[in-house]
Amino acid sequence: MSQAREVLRVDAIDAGYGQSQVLFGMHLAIREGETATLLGRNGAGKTTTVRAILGLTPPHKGSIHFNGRRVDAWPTDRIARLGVALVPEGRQIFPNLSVTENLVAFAANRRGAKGPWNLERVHALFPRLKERARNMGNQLSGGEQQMLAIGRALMTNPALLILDEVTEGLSPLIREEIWTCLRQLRAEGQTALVIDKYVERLLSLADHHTVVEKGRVVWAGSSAQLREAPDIWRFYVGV
Ligand SMILES: Nc1ncnc2c1ncn2[C@@H]1O[C@H](COP(=O)(O)OP(=O)(O)OP(=O)(O)O)[C@@H](O)[C@H]1O
Repeated sequence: MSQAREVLRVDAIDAGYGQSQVLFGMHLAIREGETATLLGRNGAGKTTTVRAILGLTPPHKGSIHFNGRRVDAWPTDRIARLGVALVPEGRQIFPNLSVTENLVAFAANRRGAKGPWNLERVHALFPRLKERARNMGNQLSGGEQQMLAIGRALMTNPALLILDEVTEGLSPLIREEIWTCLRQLRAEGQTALVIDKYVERLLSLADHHTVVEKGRVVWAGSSAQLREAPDIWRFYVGV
């Protein structure tokens, strides 16, 4: 894995909202095919980091490179076109489009990925979406909406898939389906950044973890290292 090229490098960024600074020298790097996590308590700055990566809250210091290109001064649409797909908190699917319409609305393969995502592959990953193909977005359960949001992001064939608290508010059973999906995506070589509070689950799902507290990295390491440092995750993640 250490030979793989770097997809994302966030280097010493400061960012915030108006006068309020949230990130202080935030940094992380993700290599191709890796699943990385951002961990930390509520308000630690995880979503702000994601917003900075996407150019929604541009950093005022530091740099962000995506596949070797410096992108931190780029507008969001240009960054997205490089292949960054976000599944945000709160799903945000189209309620008045059918499941299939939601999936095909953003289908794209700008990077010319081999074996690109299509309806068939998304249906194989989430069989429920096949059963629900003709249902409207607003007729889906919370878990199905979340699967649809992930499926829709995959249909853009992203170089980096970012999942921000996608299991929030889901039942344990549905959460398990999401973890299974993440495991499968990792096995297929999808590069991903996952933000979630179920650290114990993420230990077996992710390669690398970055723990954030008050906008700063307080710990970073592999799953094996994090497993050996339960105090870190108990303290910083509050579980
Ligand atoms: N749009 C905004 N305007 C002003 N302050 C904000 C905004 N969004 C977030 N903040 C503040 O920035 C800090 C970091 O928030 P952020 O959402 O990045 O944290 P987080 O780690 O993702 O936590 P959570 O799980 O609660 O979303 C918090 O103090 C929050 O109140």
